[in-house]
Amino acid sequence: MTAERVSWTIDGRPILDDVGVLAPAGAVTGLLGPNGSGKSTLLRILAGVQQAGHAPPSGTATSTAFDGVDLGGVPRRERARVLALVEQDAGTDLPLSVLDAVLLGRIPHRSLLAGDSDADRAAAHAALLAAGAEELADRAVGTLSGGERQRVHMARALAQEPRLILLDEPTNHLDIAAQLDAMRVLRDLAADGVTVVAALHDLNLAASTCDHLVLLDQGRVVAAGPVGEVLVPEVLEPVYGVRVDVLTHPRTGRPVLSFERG
Ligand SMILES: Nc1ncnc2c1ncn2[C@@H]1O[C@H](COP(=O)(O)OP(=O)(O)OP(=O)(O)O)[C@@H](O)[C@H]1O
Repeated sequence: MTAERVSWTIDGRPILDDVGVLAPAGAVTGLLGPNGSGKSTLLRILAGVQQAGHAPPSGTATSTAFDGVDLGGVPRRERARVLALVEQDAGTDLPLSVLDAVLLGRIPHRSLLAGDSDADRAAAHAALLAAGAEELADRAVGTLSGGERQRVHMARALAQEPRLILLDEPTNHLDIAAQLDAMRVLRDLAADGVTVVAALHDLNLAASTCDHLVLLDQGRVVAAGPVGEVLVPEVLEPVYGVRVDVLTHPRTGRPVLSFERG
């Protein structure tokens, strides 16, 4: 997936300024950056979800392409067959069971008048299993804890069987075991050729899981590349305003970061 020249202003304030992103297929790309750096906004623009009244400044030529196709020009339903967005804290007031919520992910794949097929239900159950939420299938979504709800949102996106999945802080409500399980799901998707882009705050989770990183600061890309090139003190310290030490994990060889307030 590539995005070029993504700019966005709100009330004249630049939120994203000429951002370019390359997210390789079959890889997990981590989208990093401090609070307010523009990660959620970028994911929503990449997914084609835009809030009314927040127009990009004139004169910019934003383009987002996946598999050589300009996603901006693809009708919504068709786009939903290609990409899934897992938003941060996406609540729902709908009185839905978890299984029905996950079955919503199948809608782009069936004809408009058709109900759920056996194949749809099988895909929904497989997605619930992969997201560690199968025991929640009959619960009402509104009664779930934050972490349970997050697993259900992941399951809904998996049921969509996307080739591009965009996730906003997919682990923020999860306990440590569930965080690792969620990142394993993303790795498995990437191994199947899916393009995965996840906004993450936990730099160590990014270090242990991602192949490729994009670091935003104040709406601009300040670094992008392999994990070992981005997660280095000279890149991170000016952005986060903390002292960073980088160690090497004894088994995986991946970076392990330690932070101190300078
Ligand atoms: N609807 C809005 N109205 C005004 N400002 C907004 C709106 N949506 C986002 N912003 C501002 O845009 C900037 C980027 O927000 P965004 O949510 O994209 O950042 P983020 O990197 O995802 O942050 P966080 O890590 O805190 O979730 C922030 O300064 C935010 O306050």
